Amino acid sequence: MTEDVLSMRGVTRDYAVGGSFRKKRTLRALRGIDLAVARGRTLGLVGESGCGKSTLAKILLGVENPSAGTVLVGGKPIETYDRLERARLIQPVFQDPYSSLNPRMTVERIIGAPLKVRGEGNAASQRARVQEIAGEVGLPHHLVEAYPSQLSGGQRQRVAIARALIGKPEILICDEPTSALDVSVQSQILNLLHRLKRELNLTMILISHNLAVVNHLADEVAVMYLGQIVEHGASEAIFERAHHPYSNALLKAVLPPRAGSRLPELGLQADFPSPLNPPSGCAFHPRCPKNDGTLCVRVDPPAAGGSHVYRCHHPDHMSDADMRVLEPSR
Ligand SMILES: Nc1ncnc2c1ncn2[C@@H]1O[C@H](COP(=O)(O)OP(=O)(O)OP(=O)(O)O)[C@@H](O)[C@H]1O
Repeated sequence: MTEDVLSMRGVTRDYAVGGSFRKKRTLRALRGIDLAVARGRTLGLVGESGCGKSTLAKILLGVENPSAGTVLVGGKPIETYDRLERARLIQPVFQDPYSSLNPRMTVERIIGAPLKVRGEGNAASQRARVQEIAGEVGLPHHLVEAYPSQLSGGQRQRVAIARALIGKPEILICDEPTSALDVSVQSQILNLLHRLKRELNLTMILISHNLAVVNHLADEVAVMYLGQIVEHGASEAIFERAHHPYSNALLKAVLPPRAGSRLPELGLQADFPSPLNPPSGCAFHPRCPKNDGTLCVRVDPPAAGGSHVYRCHHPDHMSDADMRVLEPSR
């Protein structure tokens, strides 16, 4: 049986927004997220800006707490770990290696900081471990003496990855890890993550607007829309036969070469709705080409399917066998 390193059940996150106390409104950024990631797997998390990807990452990193629901890491509720242990278990790699590294510290100090904070080993063993991990991420030896300003974007991202990995985390959260880099360097960093994931049996959450990046790295894909996971399945299943019309709109959109972290125009009928005023029924219905005007408007589709989960009353690309399973429940 595969072990779930991460499991989320009914995770909801509300923010109180607006002016004075009496005028405050609730913005539901995450709406009942159910998700499990097995050891060694990479989960790609995709969706438009504002769908809740960063909020989910912040909950895992302990920057935010869920308003409801449970998060288990290694089978234990996340809040039972103390701050240091939690930081060791779950490490981030951010989009912009220019702002995520302290410009006044050498590469050696940056990479070794997590060991120092936890008091692991002595100065000599920490230095040796820094050299070892720097080698693993492909940083030339002499660069450990350098400062971030003396490095290229790709080298800085390697430093950020080395810092994240030095404490042997259980989960690596990569938030747009290549979108701030030159196109020529992006594939080097992707290949590095691919190799590390294989060699270290890393469990990764990869947040990206770029489906080519997700396709390159992820074993499975979760598609988010307005705080909900509307489809989750193996990468092949999503890329070849996505069931949710929103996933298919994402897949059809062609990403311009220098899109950075922006998602391209999806060619849908309406704009992304406000989470302060979410649509009734299926949250995607105002933009959906399959909106039937009745069921879709009234009923939020429950999660259906087995290993390939989707929330849609009129799923795309269903095989005859899928439809036979579906019919009795309709
Ligand atoms: N601290 C906060 N207070 C109020 N609303 C917030 C807060 N943080 C996030 N939100 C809202 O929650 C929703 C989800 O935001 P989130 O940043 O998670 O989306 P995202 O998918 O990561 O977007 P992006 O790709 O642009 O980073 C948005 O509507 C956002 O405005």
